[in-house]
Amino acid sequence: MALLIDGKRISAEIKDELKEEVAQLKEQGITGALAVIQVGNDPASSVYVRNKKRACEYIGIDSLSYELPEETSQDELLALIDKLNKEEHVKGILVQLPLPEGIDEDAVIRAISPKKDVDGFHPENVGALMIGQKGYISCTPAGIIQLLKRSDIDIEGKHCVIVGRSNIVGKPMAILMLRENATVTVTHSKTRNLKEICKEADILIVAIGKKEFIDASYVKDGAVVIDVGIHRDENNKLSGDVKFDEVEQLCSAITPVPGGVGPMTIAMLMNNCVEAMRHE
Ligand SMILES: Nc1nc2c(c(=O)[nH]1)N[C@@H](CN(C=O)c1ccc(C(=O)N[C@@H](CCC(=O)O)C(=O)O)cc1)CN2
Ligand SMILES: [Mg+2]
Repeated sequence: MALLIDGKRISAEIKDELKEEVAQLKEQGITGALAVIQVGNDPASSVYVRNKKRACEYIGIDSLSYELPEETSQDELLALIDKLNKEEHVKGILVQLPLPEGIDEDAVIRAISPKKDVDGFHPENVGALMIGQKGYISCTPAGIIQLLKRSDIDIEGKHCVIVGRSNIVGKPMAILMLRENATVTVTHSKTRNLKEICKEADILIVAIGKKEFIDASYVKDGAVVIDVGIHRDENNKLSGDVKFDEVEQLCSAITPVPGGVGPMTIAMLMNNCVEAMRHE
């Protein structure tokens, strides 16, 4: 039987640790707020934003909520970010992605002060990660490292195959796995012989956004499989990029969807917020 990597439990454990840390910071007079900006009302984004605000409340940091209409212009959004960059009590700023069409995501991410970029998306933080310097690390890949470590899964020397090369998951994931001394292969939609390469993975991390794309024929016996995908069907049932029922039969450990990687994204966001509070 494969080990079910329980992201819900591990994220709860991390949030409990952070809650204690925040209480200690408060005793030293250190407080702070996370500003959460959502433009438009994409239903999935609304769920994530709500969960982020709940997590703030749970660990004891203030959250400031900015729910902007779909028609918000880029200039209006940039002006809000500029204002929040200057507010001392605001230690973290996050703009929920994706943004409506017509707003340049890169320009928005660049506008956030790197010191408040708790998502770890600003080029300065991405660059710091690349060369092993301090900075905020993108929450989903950071959460995957925690899932592996807290499940006692060794990374060093393992062949990690990443399927997907996004700026938010695939690319930072590769750097983080390198930092843990894995041997890393990054694959994508143009990769030839994808199946053969995936079959060589000791740790297979799938973030391609294609529902149940990875079936048992892509997975080596005993591999560890991390599923970053989230797909919702017409009955609101969630599934991932991996055919869970098939793959769990032959792998040694696997993350479920829901309850695997997703909750870790929010736990690591909270971790970055606490780091932001400590910086003052
Ligand atoms: N500014 C950001 N935008 C986006 C990020 C991000 O890190 N920062 N990541 C994703 C969405 N995301 C966080 O924002 C996120 C996705 C999924 C989950 C999660 O807990 N999923 C649950 C299922 C919840 C549900 O939909 O019912 C699970 O997998 O168990 C949390 C956060 C894109 N945008
Ligand atoms: Mg995040």
